[in-house]
Amino acid sequence: MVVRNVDGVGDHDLNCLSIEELERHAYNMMDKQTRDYYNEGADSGSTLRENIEAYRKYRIRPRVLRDVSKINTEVKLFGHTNTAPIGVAPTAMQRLAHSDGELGTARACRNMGIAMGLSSFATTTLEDVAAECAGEVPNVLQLYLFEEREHSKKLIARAKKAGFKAVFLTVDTPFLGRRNLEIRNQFKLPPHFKIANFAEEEEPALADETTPNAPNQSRTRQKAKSSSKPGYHDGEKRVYPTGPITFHSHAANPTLCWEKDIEWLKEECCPEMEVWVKGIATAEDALLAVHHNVRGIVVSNHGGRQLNGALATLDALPEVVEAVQGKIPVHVDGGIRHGTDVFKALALGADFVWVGRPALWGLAYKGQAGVELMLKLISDEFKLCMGLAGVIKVEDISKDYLVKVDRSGFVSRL
Ligand SMILES: Cc1cc2nc3c(=O)[nH]c(=O)nc-3n(C[C@H](O)[C@H](O)[C@H](O)COP(=O)(O)O)c2cc1C
Ligand SMILES: CC(C)CC(=O)C(=O)O
Repeated sequence: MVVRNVDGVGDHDLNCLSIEELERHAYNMMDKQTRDYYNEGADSGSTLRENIEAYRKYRIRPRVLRDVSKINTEVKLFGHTNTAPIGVAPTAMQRLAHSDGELGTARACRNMGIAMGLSSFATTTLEDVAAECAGEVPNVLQLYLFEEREHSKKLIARAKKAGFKAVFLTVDTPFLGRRNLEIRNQFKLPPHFKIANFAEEEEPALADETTPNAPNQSRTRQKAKSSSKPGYHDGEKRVYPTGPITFHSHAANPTLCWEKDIEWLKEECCPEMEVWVKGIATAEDALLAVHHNVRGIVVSNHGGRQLNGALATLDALPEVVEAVQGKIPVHVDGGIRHGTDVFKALALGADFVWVGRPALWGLAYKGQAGVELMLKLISDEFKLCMGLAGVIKVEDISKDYLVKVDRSGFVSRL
């Protein structure tokens, strides 16, 4: 049921008034394999949980008696006006959640004026997604840079042609993290879906596995072949498969490094698309990113799906911001579930945030309409938070509006 709100914030879906409720609805809409794949983190999942809990360590210091009748949540991103400093993070295989898949997410982003990141491992082609947004919102292509550069080269050329504004090179995934539910479920993309951006590259299947994370299974199924093929790294041994494009067969690339790959990528993308790195978590790497002239950083631990035990992204953010000194934009993702989380991340120095799983839950709940609902919930909460904290412009959000509360309840200014 949708009712018109009286507080001026907008319409409400009375069944779903928060991202928490959205998560609960989505839980019941997804089959077990999809739910486990989307929701789990690596190993014990402690980094996934800490990404969320990190936001609870901060409290907001509201200022009052300021005229907050006109609040502007807009920010510029890649030359576009984004209605809030929030984007939808790239997440793979969205058609598992709902038949609307990535097109539903794209339409929702377009309708809401919100940037969208498209995964290399999408179940919809980048051309179809770009056409849906028709240049109205900036689209970012997330890139797994294949060891076999021809695959990546083609993809980058297509992204340029389709009008993507930037590529986010994911740098936290030289190997895939250990996701135990995925392994136990023997996760497979059902045969009626395709990893669409690479569908034409596929060779006749020797193996039908499309699992992103089933190392034991892959080992037994994949056959060694010519060394000119991309492969996955299995300890000391490289395995070169044929068959459908999978993360294991074509994307895991433990050879990636700053000198060789970032320079190459900048040349390939230049000048049409900006090259950013996604998955930075330390000041040292942030400085290297600046040194190599990448255009921006996303502080990310892949939603706790890669290195479990890594620092929560909100806790890693301050050292990255400090190192970068405003030379390039710093974005953050991981664990953002409330408008107040967006406010806190910005107060700690982020320029922009990306949300991952909530978009998947929105898709599972109601397809495109569910993603719109998610974006509306979080954007409305953010706007309300700004107003109640006494801020009317995004650029005025600063650490003056936060305090940190430690485990014993001790409150400190930042
Ligand atoms: C199901 C799923 C698939 C993902 N696929 C990708 C991907 O293909 N490429 C990538 O760089 N990050 C991927 N991510 C990570 C997200 O881009 C983002 O970093 C993360 O979801 C943010 O955390 P959150 O889910 O807590 O918001 C994926 C995350 C999830 C949950
Ligand atoms: C195809 C996968 C490797 C996508 C991904 O990054 C993830 O599942 O976290």
